[in-house]
Amino acid sequence: MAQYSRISGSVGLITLKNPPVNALSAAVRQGIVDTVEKALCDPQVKSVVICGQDGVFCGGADVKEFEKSMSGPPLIPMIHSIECATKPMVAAIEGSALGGGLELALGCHYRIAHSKARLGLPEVTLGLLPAAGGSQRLPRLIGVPAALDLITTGRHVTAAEALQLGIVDQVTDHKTVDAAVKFALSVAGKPLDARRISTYPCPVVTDLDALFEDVMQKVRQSARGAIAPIACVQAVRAAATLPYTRGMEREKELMATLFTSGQARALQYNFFAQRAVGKWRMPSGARWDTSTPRPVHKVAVIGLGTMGRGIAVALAQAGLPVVTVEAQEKQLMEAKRVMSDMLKRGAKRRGVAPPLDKISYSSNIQDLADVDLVIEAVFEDMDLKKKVFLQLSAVCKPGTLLCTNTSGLDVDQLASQTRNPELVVGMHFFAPAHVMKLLEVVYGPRSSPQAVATAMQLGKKMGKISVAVGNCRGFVGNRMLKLYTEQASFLLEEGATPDLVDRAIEEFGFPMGVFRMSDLSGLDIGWRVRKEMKLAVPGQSARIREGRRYSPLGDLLCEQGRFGQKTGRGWYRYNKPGDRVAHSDPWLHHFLEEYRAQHGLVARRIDQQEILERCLYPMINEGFRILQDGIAAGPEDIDVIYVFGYGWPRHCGGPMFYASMVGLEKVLERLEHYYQAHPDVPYLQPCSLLRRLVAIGSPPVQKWREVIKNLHSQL
Ligand SMILES: CCC/C=C/C(=O)SCCNC(=O)CCNC(=O)[C@H](O)C(C)(C)COP(=O)([O-])OP(=O)([O-])OC[C@H]1O[C@@H](n2cnc3c(N)ncnc32)[C@H](O)[C@@H]1OP(=O)([O-])[O-]
Repeated sequence: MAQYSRISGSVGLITLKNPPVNALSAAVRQGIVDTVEKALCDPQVKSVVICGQDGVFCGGADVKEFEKSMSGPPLIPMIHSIECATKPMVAAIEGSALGGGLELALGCHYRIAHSKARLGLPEVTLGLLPAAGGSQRLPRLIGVPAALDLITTGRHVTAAEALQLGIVDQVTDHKTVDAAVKFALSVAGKPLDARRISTYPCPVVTDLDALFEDVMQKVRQSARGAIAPIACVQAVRAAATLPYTRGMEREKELMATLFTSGQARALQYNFFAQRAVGKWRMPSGARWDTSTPRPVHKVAVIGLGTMGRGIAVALAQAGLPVVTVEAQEKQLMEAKRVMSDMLKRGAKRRGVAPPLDKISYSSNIQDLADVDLVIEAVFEDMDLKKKVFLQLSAVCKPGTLLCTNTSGLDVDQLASQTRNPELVVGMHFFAPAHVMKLLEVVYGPRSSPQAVATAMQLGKKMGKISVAVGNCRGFVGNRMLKLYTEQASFLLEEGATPDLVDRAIEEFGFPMGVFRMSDLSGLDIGWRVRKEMKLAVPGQSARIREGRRYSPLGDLLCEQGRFGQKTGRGWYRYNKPGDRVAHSDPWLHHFLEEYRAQHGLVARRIDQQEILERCLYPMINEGFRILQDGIAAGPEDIDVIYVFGYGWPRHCGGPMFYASMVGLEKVLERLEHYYQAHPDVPYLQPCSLLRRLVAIGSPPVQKWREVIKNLHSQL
């Protein structure tokens, strides 16, 4: 809807009304068409201001409408008629002007923004392009290079940057609508020909071909198979080379391809999935909207290794006072130096003062007596963590929330060391913790809803996408990842090479293949865990352990001191320890040949399809088990974890969405096939939830929660 009124005698005020973000639904578009007509027909009105209610200009097209057949007035002619209006049209931008919202503002003759407003064309992140004239107007307004940057990345700019770029005409710290009305009064009656962006020639670029070639190359590299960024470049090229009307035709043509693509569906699903995970629920019935978080004014981080440092920096950057505790004096001093540098670098990037005074450093655990929440980030060792929790339980004031940063240890075992197990949750950060967006908040059987709500809220404050998950070995992310890495090793035994497997995975869209990633994080980490579990036994190369197939390849490399990048040797060869460029290693290929010969394995040709199916489908199958076990509340949780924590290509939605795109029947059939071929790998056996979904006709991923709920209620 849009509301019309007349203020200050001669200014027509149009207010978009569609909470929470005033998205351009059919009703809003109709409202705009009607109210613009009213304002233009009103002889008292000399100029018009368009604003949004409740401090938000407009969040763009209503993404929920994309799945339905379009009704209501289309955006392009609506914006065109605003631009053609004979009375000055002024956009009063508060909050956000994004996508179609900014395109609407670009159709206006003037734009006034509040200093806290954010503007952008984020369509590319939804698998689309700014197809309501944005790809044609923005380059004409701010030039091709700046428009390419904004349109291909979808990044939001501040009002200050928008002013600098020339997107807005004025920025105000006061009431935006008042400023816009004052402005509208000042421009009433002035000629408008020079204010219609579509009539501007596109600013000339010297060596246009070289610019576009360069941008296209960069976009192809970073897009990793995503088609929307490429279409965005093509649309801007049309703006730079064609008259406006022909450019608009090209924009429409490109949009038609994107709009119906699987990638757009995946990205839009992911947009809503990111919001769905905030509405967490626990199997007990506790939920986000019925659980009140405890206030957190002061936080502590104990253990200043790589993870602890990143967590403390992220907390300080979120404005929270942090007490850090590290028992070893030397490590404490080193951490202080490194963290100060991290804070300074981050502040420089964001153009703010470094929050150095937010962090205090101590080697005495007694200093944690008055904090509201502790994040324990000591070495990943259960006995050590238990000892720390016992101490924390004695030192901290009653009611302090105790969180463990662990990538997979049993949160409930740690809780049992404390007086108040209901105040214990896991907070699984991803390295580097001040950069990575994902946080798994792990609740044990005794964690209270309030503790979960507090950790989720803290994650949000730190700018993380937090997902609440149940307690099991590896939680969601690492539980699934284990099968992926194991299958990759099996493929090496059967004839593949690390290069071959990684190429297939990277072509699928992961930023890094499984072996390159293993070299980066260090092979010794998994080796230590396997040794603790008595799975890896030095000197042993048996391929069946604990009654199932086991690949000792990683262990054998570790026994040779090949820990990955840090030792200059791993699955690949590096020019020197610490180097990042992986080279194919003839030594490793020879080692694999010898290994196969020793075990009587005959190498066979393995194609890309098999690599993807073998690495991804077992993970997906485990995802179904996780849903069935109630460890994750819905497929969205798993998909968000994989996209934001493990580099799953966002344009493929996440593993569970991908499974629905491939077809559950096909996933089931391939798993059955691989299980038959490898009966000594029990997890290849298709999960009963997957079978159930296929049996009821493979409903879309958005319907799985219902099926899972029914399944649980039958148990
Ligand atoms: C021809 C086509 C050309 C144009 C294409 C486009 O414009 S494409 C669009 C280009 N635009 C974009 O890509 C902008 C997308 N939006 C955003 O980036 C952010 O929402 C925000 C910055 C506007 C507000 O952030 P915030 O943290 O304050 O709030 P929040 O993020 O938590 O959202 C609150 C609620 O609003 C919902 N919702 C939000 N936007 C839309 C929408 N467009 N539609 C529908 N719904 C939308 C959201 O799902 C959530 O619903 P829930 O869970 O409560 O039921």
